Amino acid sequence: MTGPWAAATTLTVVTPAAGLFVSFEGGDGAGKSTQARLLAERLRALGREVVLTREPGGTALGQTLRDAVLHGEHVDARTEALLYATDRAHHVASLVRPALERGAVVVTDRYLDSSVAYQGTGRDLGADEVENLSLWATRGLLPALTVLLDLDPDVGRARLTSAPDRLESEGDDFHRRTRLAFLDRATADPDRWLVLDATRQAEELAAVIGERVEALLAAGASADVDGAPAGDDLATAAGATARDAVADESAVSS
Ligand SMILES: Nc1ncnc2c1ncn2[C@@H]1O[C@H](COP(=O)(O)OP(=O)(O)O)[C@@H](O)[C@H]1O
Ligand SMILES: Cc1cn([C@H]2C[C@H](O)[C@@H](COP(=O)(O)OP(=O)(O)O)O2)c(=O)[nH]c1=O
Repeated sequence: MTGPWAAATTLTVVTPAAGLFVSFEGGDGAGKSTQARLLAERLRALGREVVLTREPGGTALGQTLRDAVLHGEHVDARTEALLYATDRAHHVASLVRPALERGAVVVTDRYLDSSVAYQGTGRDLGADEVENLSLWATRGLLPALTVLLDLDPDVGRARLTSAPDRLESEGDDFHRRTRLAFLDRATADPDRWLVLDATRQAEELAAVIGERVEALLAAGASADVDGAPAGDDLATAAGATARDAVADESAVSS
């Protein structure tokens, strides 16, 4: 990459040694908040400190930014990307990183990959540029595990009960492209991602996720500063298959 963000690619991606950072990603209504909550409950029952949080809006300043970006006046795509990045920078500096440093498990409902999918691909700002913006904002903090709850956007929309926000109001094409962007990122980095079919029962999904996280904790994955935890062949295959299936669906429906 060239240009002003080129320097960001030299950042070292570091998970602080003590804790474990887990993010949930996927479209609206995919079940992220449900699974994040169930995971937190499971780990707390095991005696772990868990910080359950979300983006945008995991801090007081973040709540103000959330209201602005989701319900405020119209903003252009770059302003939108910067608002999410600002929320993320403050979230990581003030809440996520301190919690990881004291050994907590941090479970976040959305993180950097949402920006790459929604602003980078959905808004056409460029995946690399948007990723590097967030890596700069967070000093290179990536989750040890990102759970992608993959769902047809129409099914997700039908699950929602509240009025759509500014992003949810975008059209079918926008949401189809963000879904594919998540799947592409998961396929490109299978060690970090666990791709799950979000039409499965919530309890069933929670069991798979819980087992994976407990395995990471048992293996001390969070202390692996230089490399990602061991891969999951089944999940990798599921991710690739899901992406192919979605591509086929798009081909059929377009
Ligand atoms: N696996 C699932 N199957 C069917 N419905 C689900 C499932 N998980 C969550 N839901 C329901 O779908 C709605 C959206 O779930 P939520 O966890 O808020 O999604 P998100 O945080 O991804 O927007 C809620 O009404 C929730 O009860
Ligand atoms: C974190 C993040 C969220 N978003 C969008 C996705 C969602 O439509 C919206 C609000 O996220 P969220 O509260 O997760 O909505 P929901 O629970 O309905 O899934 O913000 C971005 O566009 N970029 C980002 O970086």
